[in-house]
Amino acid sequence: MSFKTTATIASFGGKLLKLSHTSKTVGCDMALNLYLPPQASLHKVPVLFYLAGLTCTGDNGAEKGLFQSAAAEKGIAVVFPDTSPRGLNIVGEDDAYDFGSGAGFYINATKEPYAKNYKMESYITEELPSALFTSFPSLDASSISITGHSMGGHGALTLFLKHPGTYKSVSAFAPICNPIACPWGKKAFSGYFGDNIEEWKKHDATELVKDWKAGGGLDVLIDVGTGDNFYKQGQLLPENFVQAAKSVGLEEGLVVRYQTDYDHSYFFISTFAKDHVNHAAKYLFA
Ligand SMILES: N[C@@H](CCC(=O)N[C@@H](CSC=O)C(=O)NCC(=O)O)C(=O)O
Repeated sequence: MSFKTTATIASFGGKLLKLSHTSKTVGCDMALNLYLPPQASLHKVPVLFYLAGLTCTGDNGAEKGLFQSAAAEKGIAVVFPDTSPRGLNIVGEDDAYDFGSGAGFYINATKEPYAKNYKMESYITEELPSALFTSFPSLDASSISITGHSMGGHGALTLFLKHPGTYKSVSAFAPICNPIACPWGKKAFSGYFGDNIEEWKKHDATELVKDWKAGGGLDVLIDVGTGDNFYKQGQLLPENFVQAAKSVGLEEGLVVRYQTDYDHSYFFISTFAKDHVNHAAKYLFA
């Protein structure tokens, strides 16, 4: 068993496991949460990955997102990974909330000193699922969806678009939709990739959607709060994503809901968590 279980917590008839394991990809121990719904003790269950935002660990979504109720109802496991490697003693790693620790941006960095360890894209798409499917046989490796919040919404959209066929569906809460055009994204991408804007575009949902070639439409659910200060400050730019999708005729299945007064917090996420689990369920059980 490659995972250490540090806590097992009964939740909505299932179990929330607090896990840790040693990751070769990012070169450190990584903690995460795994929710196993009650159905997991009877048969294989599909899996929803929830990617959290800046400053978060795998605990935020598990403890404040309220995904477990809907996941138990539908019979879906939920994985809540960490948002970056930690404790590597890289210079500058812990200097800011929006870069380094807690801000891995779900990409593989190419610029030193981050290139060796900041490989969250490979960790999330390869090493972590592979380790989970080996250690937890009740998880159905053929049925995976992805969602996320803010930086994690950027992660969900970009990993879905970059890895066609890996995820059955995608949704996002207040995602950073166009990182190459917002302050958070510009800071992170220059630190992880350097100054080449062509490299940045490969990790930007608004750029990637223009090249979506996986066939068929694109059915994406996005929620954004109208009272979200980061939305108002231009960090999220969902309109740019919609415009890009429209430019290639992909607007039909794209649902962007502007939720009156909601902010960027887990009060917003927990209010709409059930809708995102149901969106995933439509595809996971198709
Ligand atoms: N400390 C920062 C704000 C950090 C913040 O709001 N993080 C969000 C995600 S933002 C985008 O990725 C978050 O989810 N925080 C954790 C929580 O439990 O709310 C600042 O001072 O602006």
